[in-house]
Amino acid sequence: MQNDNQVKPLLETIELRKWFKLRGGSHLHAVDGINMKIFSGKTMGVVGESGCGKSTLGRTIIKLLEPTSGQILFEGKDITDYSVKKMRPVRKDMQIIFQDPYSSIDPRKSVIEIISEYMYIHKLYKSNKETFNKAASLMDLVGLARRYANSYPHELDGGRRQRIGIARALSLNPKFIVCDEPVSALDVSVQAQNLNLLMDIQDELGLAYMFVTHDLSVVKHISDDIMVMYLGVCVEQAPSEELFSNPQHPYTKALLAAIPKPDIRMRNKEFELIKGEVTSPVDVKPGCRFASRCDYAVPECVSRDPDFVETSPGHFVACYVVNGR
Ligand SMILES: Nc1ncnc2c1ncn2[C@@H]1O[C@H](COP(=O)(O)OP(=O)(O)OP(=O)(O)O)[C@@H](O)[C@H]1O
Repeated sequence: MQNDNQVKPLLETIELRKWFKLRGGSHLHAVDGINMKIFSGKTMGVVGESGCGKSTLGRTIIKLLEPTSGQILFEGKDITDYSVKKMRPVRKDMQIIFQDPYSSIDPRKSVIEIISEYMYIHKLYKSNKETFNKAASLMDLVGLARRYANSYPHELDGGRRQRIGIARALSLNPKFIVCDEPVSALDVSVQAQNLNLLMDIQDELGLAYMFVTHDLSVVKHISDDIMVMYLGVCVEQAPSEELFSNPQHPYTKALLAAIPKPDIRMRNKEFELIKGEVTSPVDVKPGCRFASRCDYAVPECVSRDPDFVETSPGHFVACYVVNGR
C-alpha cells in the first residue's frame, strides 16, 4: 500500500460491511469486510465485474449509505456513526461523480445553476456574485467554455455533461472524490480527455480519488493502487504497475485476460472467458467466493476464507493456491 509507513491515510476503512436486508430476513452481502487506505493526492482504483459491490462501497465510504458494520475513518476521525447533521461539514470534503450525470443533475437548470447548486446549499459564499465567479472559474478549470453557462445539460454532449458533474463536485473544495464509472458511458476518445482532466485536477488540487470501474484498462493509468473486488470482498490489491505486470489471484488474471487485445493471437485462451456463474451474494458461506469458477481451487477454498497476505511490498492476495494452505 502506498506511503503506508510515512503518511497517514486521508480515508481508511476497517472491516467495512454493507449488507442489504431482503424480504424473508436474508441478507445480501454487497460489501463484506473491506480494509482500504486512501491517501491525499493518490488514486485507489476499484475494479470488478458488475454486481461485485464497487458502487455500494463508494457510496458507503462517503456515507450516502449507512454501513452495516466496520469503521470509516476520515482524517483520523471515526465518522462511521456520524448523524446527517454531524456529517454536514465532512460532506463538503467528500464528493462523488456518477457515470450518468443525467441521474444526478436537474435537466431544468442551466450549467451555471447546476455548478452553483452545492455552494448555495452549503452557503459557501455571501453574495451571488461570489458564487457566480467561483462557478465560472470552475468551468474554466474543467475546460467548459463560458459560452455554455446558460445552456441546459441536454444541449451538451456526454463529455461536456460529465464535466458539469465534475465542476459541481469540485465546487465545495473537497479533499476526496469517489469517481463511480465516470467515463464508462463516453466514447473512447472522450474517455481519455476526461481521464486526463481528472488527473490534471488531482495534480493541481492534491485530491484523493477512489476510482470505480469494471474496466481494468481505464484504471491502469489513473490509479496508484488497484483493489480487485469479487462478490463484496477484496481478492487482490497492489500498486497499479505491479498488478498489471504480476497479477496473482486467478480472478485478477482472468480479468486482465479479458481486456480486448488488438491481435487475436495475443489473447490468452486459458482465461479468455471467466467461466461459470457468479455465486449468490445472499447469506454468503465461508470460503473464497471465486472458488466455484476457479480452475485451481483446492478443498480449503470452499471451507475457510483465505487470509489477505502481503506477497511483496504493497501487494496483497487472498488465495490458498498463491499463498500456500
Ligand atoms: N438498495 C439495494 N438493495 C438490495 N440490493 C442492492 C441494493 N443496491 C445494490 N444491491 C446489490 O448489491 C450488490 C452490489 O451492487 P453494486 O451496484 O454495488 O455493484 P457494482 O459492482 O457497482 O455493479 P455495477 O457496476 O453493475 O453497478 C448487487 O448484488 C446489487 O444487486
